Amino acid sequence: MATASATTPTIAQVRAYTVRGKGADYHDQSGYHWIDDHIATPMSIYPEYRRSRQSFGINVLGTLVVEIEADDGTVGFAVTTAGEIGAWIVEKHLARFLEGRPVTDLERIWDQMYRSTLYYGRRGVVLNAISGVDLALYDLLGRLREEPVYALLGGPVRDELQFYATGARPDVAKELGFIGGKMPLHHGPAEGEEGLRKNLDALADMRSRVGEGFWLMWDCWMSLDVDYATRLAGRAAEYGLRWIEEALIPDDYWGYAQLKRQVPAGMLVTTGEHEATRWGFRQLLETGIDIIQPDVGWCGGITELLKISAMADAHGTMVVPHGSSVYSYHFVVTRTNSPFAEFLMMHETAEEIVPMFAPLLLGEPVPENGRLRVPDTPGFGVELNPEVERTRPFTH
Ligand SMILES: C[C@H](O)[C@H](O)CC(=O)C(=O)O
Ligand SMILES: [Mg+2]
Repeated sequence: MATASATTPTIAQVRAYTVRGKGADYHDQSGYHWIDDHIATPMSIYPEYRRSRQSFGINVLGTLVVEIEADDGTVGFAVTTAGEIGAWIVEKHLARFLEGRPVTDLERIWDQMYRSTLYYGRRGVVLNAISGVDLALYDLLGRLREEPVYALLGGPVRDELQFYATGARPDVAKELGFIGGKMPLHHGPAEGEEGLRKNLDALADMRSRVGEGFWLMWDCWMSLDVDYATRLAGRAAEYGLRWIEEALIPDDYWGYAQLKRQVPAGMLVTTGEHEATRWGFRQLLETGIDIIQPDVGWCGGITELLKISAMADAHGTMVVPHGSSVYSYHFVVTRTNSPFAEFLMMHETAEEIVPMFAPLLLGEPVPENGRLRVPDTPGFGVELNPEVERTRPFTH
């Protein structure tokens, strides 16, 4: 039974597509790319998987595109990382909770998607799929109301966003106007003292290029243990490391609490891109870390991120979402505890600015001089590029 007024459009159909290469699966790059150049990971304990993350399958999922069509023909869409498995979940399981419902039923739809998948979901690809549906629903609602998503979230608290850049070249990021540069860590504990020295040498070299004051951070992509992370952070303080990100595997909440106690004063401990839902982030917030970094395309979408963010605010913790382009920007601009945003440099050598999800979206905005005024185009303000081939592997 519908809960909204008779004039509220209802959802006519939910469709899920997949796309291969680049797009929302930004690790799915071909040829040389800094993002696949000997980056430390949980798999680095196995020498044969050290050189390339694609070698262990970081790009197996691919992009999921969720389209939601209202009964007046308006279509909203969103993209995330989930590929065919996500498309199956959307078509065969989640669509039933949307079709026939008012487009305004965001909370009920989210709750039903989450509760109905608990027996095989809770995190990971199921939450990616739920996020994709939630974001597509926000896009649809914005298009129907002819408002940008940030207006649906209560409106902006600042005129423009400020960005730090993630990539191999913080020195170039500085020239491009970013407030900081986050570099991948290349060597994990299995590469011993020599690897530790190489990590520190890379940081020292980058500090000498960018000078004092410019933020430098390390993205450790779940590759370390508490002992190594503590030693690395202790020695990195000399080079002014601003934060150490995702040092440990996401399930090691106790390790994060210990690391937070052990890093040098003033160095921030951050993580959260592979965490999901208010319950996951509640555990993370209790560790006392400084910044949580949910990915809105993976943590449960905007509906869940609003809850996570309110909880973080009450803990005095900043929320600086992981990547996710427009899906993050419309959120960050509305929150006082999200003071800046991440821009992932998807250019192969991180020397030029290209849209994060290129070539999948048309109208995807990018920072200029490290700043961006979020466009006021309805929904998330982007369109699917018709030249990118997509497939609908399942129907319902
Ligand atoms: C660079 C990191 O290893 C990863 O590819 C992206 C990431 O974790 C981040 O942007 O944060
Ligand atoms: Mg990261």
